[in-house]
Amino acid sequence: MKPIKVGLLGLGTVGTGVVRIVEGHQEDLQSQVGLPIVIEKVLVQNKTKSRSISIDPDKLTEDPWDIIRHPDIDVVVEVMGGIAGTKEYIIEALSRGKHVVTANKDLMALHGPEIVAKAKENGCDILYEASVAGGIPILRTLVDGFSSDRITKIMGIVNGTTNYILTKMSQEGASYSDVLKEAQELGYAEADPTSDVEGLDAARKMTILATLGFRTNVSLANVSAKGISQVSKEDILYAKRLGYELKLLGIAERQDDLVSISVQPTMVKQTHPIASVNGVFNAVYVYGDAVGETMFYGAGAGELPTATSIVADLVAVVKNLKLGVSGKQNGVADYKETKLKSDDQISSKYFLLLHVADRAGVLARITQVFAEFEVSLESVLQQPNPNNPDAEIIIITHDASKAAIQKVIDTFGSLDVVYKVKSVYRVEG
Ligand SMILES: NC(=O)C1=CN([C@@H]2O[C@H](COP(=O)(O)OP(=O)(O)OC[C@H]3O[C@@H](n4cnc5c(N)ncnc54)[C@H](OP(=O)(O)O)[C@@H]3O)[C@@H](O)[C@H]2O)C=CC1
Ligand SMILES: N[C@@H](CC=O)C(=O)O
Repeated sequence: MKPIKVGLLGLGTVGTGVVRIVEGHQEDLQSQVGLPIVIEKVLVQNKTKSRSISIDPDKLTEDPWDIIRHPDIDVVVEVMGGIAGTKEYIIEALSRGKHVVTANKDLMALHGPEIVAKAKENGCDILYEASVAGGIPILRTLVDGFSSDRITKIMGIVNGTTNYILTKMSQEGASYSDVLKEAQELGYAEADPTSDVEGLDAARKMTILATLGFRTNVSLANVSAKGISQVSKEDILYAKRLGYELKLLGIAERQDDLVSISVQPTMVKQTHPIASVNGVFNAVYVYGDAVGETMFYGAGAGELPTATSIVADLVAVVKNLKLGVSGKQNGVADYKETKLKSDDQISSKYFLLLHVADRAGVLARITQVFAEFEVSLESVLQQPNPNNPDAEIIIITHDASKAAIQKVIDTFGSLDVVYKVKSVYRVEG
């Protein structure tokens, strides 16, 4: 029985988990595919670095071409991250008839269609389940589980690092920078954590989810992204007092042919199940015309959860090989271009926190601005500002268009009684 030979690009958080699962679950894996799965060679930056697992030093290499050009390697698993080098290695591996499994959302969000086309051209599989929501098998679910339905909305917490930070800030009053450091030490954050905290990692994942879910070619530029670096403890406290939690949500919506995709810190009603998704956990809601609402929950980052998805992809590659159906799947490279909704067509409830003058008639002038742009209000709360002689007004609107809310904010800029638009958040639930 000839084993399946795997070349592993990267032995960091995820790569280490892949080795542990392939070795630890070898018997179960063999019982599913009927062949041993062997890690033949492993690419690292530094062979002399101390590792948390023991690995045969002869298997380590610092030269990617030892793997890409290796005549016996059947599958390349890319878990090193980055774009320039990895794209070249993956394209070359596919050109040489090797199947590829990757966790690299940066690469798949930017170059997915080109890479998938290359895989098809060469009759190879390219699978990337681990690139979105770590251990949750959401990509396979969208492609296979919902193949009979028309998905209208995908909403989720898809970044573990930021959910870990917001949870600790909300539950323990911890400081943003301390918790970010913890998330890095736990292996959740990206090599450059700016992409986590500024919403780019989540935007890349939403690009992939919307592409597969809506069966249309979404590009990263189609996703508007805002992260959590400007979220203050005060905002989190206000959210709680009003019965909400602040979460970094990715939201992709489709109406007829038009889509909108965004990532932003969002006030979620505490009664909505997504409000209680805490720590490194992710959750993805999928709404279908026929199925209605569904929810998928699990660890969104970390060594073993992410490696579970990688090894599941490896098993799929081997099953396809045995059935002789590698690289036969349609998708991504065949999808049509996306048509985006305009800001007039994107609608939701909003939360606004304003610092205003504390005198007669101010509330009337402010509510008049909302009326001018036909934004109706759900609740208004005015109170003295504890730190200043001015007052705070907290407003929650009914559904309003993104364009109308922007006009309201712009108008406040020229209103002498509004000192500052302190915070604006989308509201869900
Ligand atoms: N961490 C997580 O929870 C998740 C990560 N991902 C994705 O998985 C990928 C890997 O992430 P993660 O394991 O956290 O990353 P790490 O930084 O922990 O590991 C990267 C590994 O790749 C090696 N490497 C990096 N650059 C090079 C290079 N130029 N040449 C040779 N080897 C290189 C490093 O070598 P050395 O060990 O010698 O430094 C290291 O072993 C990324 O694309 C990430 O976005 C996806 C889902 C979850
Ligand atoms: N940095 C990412 C890792 C998984 O994709 C996250 O925190 O979610």
